[in-house]
Amino acid sequence: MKIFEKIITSYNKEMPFVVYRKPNKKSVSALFSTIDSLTFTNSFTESGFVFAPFDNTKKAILFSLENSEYINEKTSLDTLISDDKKNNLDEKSKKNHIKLVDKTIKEIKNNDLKKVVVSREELVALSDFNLINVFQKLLSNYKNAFVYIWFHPKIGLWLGATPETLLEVNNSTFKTMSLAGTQLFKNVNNVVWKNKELEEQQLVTDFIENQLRNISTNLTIDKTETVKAGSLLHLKTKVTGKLLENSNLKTLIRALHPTPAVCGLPREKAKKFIVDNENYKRTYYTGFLGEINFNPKSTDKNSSLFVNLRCMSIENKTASIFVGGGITKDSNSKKEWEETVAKSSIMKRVL
Ligand SMILES: C=C(O[C@H]1C=CC=C(C(=O)O)[C@@H]1O)C(=O)O
Repeated sequence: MKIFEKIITSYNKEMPFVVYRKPNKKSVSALFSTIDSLTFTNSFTESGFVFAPFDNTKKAILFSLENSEYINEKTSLDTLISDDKKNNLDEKSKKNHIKLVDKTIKEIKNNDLKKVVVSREELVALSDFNLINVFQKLLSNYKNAFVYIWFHPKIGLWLGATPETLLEVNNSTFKTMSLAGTQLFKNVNNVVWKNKELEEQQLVTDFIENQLRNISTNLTIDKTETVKAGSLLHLKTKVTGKLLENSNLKTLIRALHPTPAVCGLPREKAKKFIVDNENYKRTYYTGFLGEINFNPKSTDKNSSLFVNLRCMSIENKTASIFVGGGITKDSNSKKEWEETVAKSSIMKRVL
């Protein structure tokens, strides 16, 4: 494929690029930047691809369509991966994460916090890393995810396969989702969910509804369903609506990001707790990424943004995998640790 050759050339030349496949789509798209400076957007009015951090006070990086070569190609590959999960049981990480979750539960019980998503970074040493091979494995094994490689020489190399849509905007209509609650997939889709997970996900749905009420009309909340994401199952509720005339993409992004699926409730308090207590800096994990204001086939201004989950950054032959989970008063710290182990295996399997 031409795209794969161009990825290697751009990466070797240290030129920025992004290559991605939308959920359940057969074609791969890419933007190869013709400039190597860092450019940002705060207005979300340009056309291009954004890569935004968790911290919603910081600007999003923009690869503008104007300064990029856009390519779209059909894929036909099936690179299946073996199921031997190389789980290096790291006792120190386990102790630290359990301690963090216990502290979070205590804080929720003693203060007015309802939910906080806490996370950790897992380092994996890479002996023979092949970017294209890893990307092909992500593409063929996570077909209903948004799969990507994003690179900028001044920021680094990121890869992921996220199950969570932040926003799909088609002119003035939009779609979003409330995604939370996790259990292992054991060959059954029709599973029973415990109250803890149902509540944890309902908090996200209620937040989304509240945030969108004043900036949209025709707000519709679908029935909650169980969805599969790799070896995991989540609870998902689709939300659709129409933007009011004085609202735009930026209004929508500001209203939603970060949702309680990756931050917590109340939002500002949860964010402060995360920044003060997690043992590393999230940077782009739980941020968002995707196309803004373009449609290669028409003059429509479409945007599709995804939450940066099930992702990793690669630097100096080490992968940093980022994983977290929603904590409420009913959480159990050992189970939360196990949930992060299951989530990190989604990236480990392709390395
Ligand atoms: C924060 C993550 O997942 C979120 C999305 C789905 C389910 C989640 C959960 O069950 O806690 C999280 O809210 C992650 O994968 O790192």
